[in-house]
Amino acid sequence: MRASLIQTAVDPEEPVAARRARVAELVRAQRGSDLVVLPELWPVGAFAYESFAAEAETLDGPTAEAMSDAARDAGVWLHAGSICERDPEGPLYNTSLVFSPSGDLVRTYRKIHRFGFDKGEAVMMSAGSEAVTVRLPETTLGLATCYDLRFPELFRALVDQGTEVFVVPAGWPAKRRDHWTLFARARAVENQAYVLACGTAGTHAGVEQAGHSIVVDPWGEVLAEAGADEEVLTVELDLGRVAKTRKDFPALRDRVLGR
Ligand SMILES: O=C(O)CCC(=O)C(=O)O
Repeated sequence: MRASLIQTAVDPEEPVAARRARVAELVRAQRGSDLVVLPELWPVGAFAYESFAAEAETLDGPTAEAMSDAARDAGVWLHAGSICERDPEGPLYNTSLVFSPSGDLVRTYRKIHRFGFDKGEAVMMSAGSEAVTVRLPETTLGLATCYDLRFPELFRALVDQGTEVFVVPAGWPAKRRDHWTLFARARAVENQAYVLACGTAGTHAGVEQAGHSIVVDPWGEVLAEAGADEEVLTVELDLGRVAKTRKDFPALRDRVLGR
């Protein structure tokens, strides 16, 4: 399976509508990939708290519409990163969108662990409550978002639902880049699964982004890693490696707690 991660630059000088159109073209340019991944909250910026309410969208809003068209035009599965979703009842969620190659919105995932402690996303957005997987013809994806990386129990729950490939959009700050790389590799090793972790580039709301999107295989080897700027990472995943790693080194079988 060929996967492309689009490490999108989030520049406050670029209007959201212009970024949406630009990213849609980047998605179209990935024709030939099976799966395309975008980062967390790339339309508005993960730290642009003051814009969350104004830029919030519904699941049939402008980002969903543009990404549906782009997925269909490119003929790819598209994890379109996340948007600031306004639920019809009022609350906001940090919601990931997954489209099929025919442009249908097949799954959404509302971020469970909100970042910011007593401010920002943690107080402005509501928390999701459901661990979400997506069945593709070739494999099963498990969805997590940014700060979720610090909560291994979510990843274990996703493994129990059949995940072979974790997809993790993020807007991870540069000052904790070491944690990002460490967690991506740890979640891959402990769950014997691929990790596709796609971050943003640039600086918005005064927060420099780490970039360094990363693809890790089920043995913890880094298959590809981006730099700090906007970049597309394309990798071939040998999906048979998941079952082989789990068979050759059957640590998951020895779980005692939480089964
Ligand atoms: O956990 C971290 O260090 C970063 C998390 C984050 O930036 C987020 O979830 O938006």
